[in-house]
Amino acid sequence: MTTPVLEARAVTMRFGGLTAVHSVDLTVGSGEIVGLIGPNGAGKTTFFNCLTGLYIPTEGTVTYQGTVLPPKPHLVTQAGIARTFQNIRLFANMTVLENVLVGRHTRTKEGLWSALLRGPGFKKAEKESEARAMDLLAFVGLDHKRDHLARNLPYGEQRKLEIARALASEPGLLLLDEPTAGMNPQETRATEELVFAIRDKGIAVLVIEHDMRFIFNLCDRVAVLVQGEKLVEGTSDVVQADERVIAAYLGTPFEGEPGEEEAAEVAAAEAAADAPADSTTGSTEGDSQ
Ligand SMILES: Nc1ncnc2c1ncn2[C@@H]1O[C@H](COP(=O)(O)OP(=O)(O)OP(=O)(O)O)[C@@H](O)[C@H]1O
Repeated sequence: MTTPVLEARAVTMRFGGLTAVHSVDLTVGSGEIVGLIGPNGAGKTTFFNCLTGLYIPTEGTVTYQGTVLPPKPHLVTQAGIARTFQNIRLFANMTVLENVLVGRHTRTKEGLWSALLRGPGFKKAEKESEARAMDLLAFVGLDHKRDHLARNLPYGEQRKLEIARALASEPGLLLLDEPTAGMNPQETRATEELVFAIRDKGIAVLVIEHDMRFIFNLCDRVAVLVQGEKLVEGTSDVVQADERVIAAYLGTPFEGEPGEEEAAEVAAAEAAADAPADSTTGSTEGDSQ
């Protein structure tokens, strides 16, 4: 692995009696794309929330570039971690460009309120920020929509805008929570290319996704969470072939019956295909009467 950017050590998150994440270790190296997969309710988003300061882990530490992160979202962003959310969180009534400009507030002196209220300090820094925001919009392919309201963008473009806004904070690590949810295959493919391009900019990526093809095409390494615990971690090939992963997703297969049933169905289909043509015709005629 390359130099670690993010190191989560023995991260545990309990909600009352429920342990949503149990003693999870995960490292993301510079230049890496790491996938986090697992069935519904496995604890993936809770783990992301622990990494980004939304939750204070019950136990464990999260280190970014060698420094333990304070559990406060804005300090985590300032340190260099940006994220997108499973449910898109854009400023719906602001323009595409304004959404990205707000994302830059951690990197400008003027701060969030000045950006929102458009105070004098904001206006001064606006030109420079705008140029940077337009670069990002061009990068995700939305520069032609700069003045559209975020809420009027098609779903796939809203996801792209969220990524552009996250990149505006100039992160060293980007966390993506289900970036292709609700996308068609072409949009998913484009997102794959976008994530590769982000990595090529020198930004490490940690991504949660249910689309296995997307994950296994994209990731250098994949970690599998099941019931809050890390079950397996490895390259795509290793994880795809792991029987515990297959069982976690598909359930343990029943012995005997289903196999026999399938074999009987195949035999019946083969028998029908082999049957003489006139008997098939006869049955069709019979059916139509
Ligand atoms: N704020 C909370 N309070 C109580 N329980 C929570 C809270 N957040 C998550 N949980 C519980 O923790 C467990 C893990 O949920 P989480 O959303 O992290 O799973 P997930 O792997 O991201 O699932 P999905 O793939 O469906 O998004 C679930 O049982 C969930 O109900």
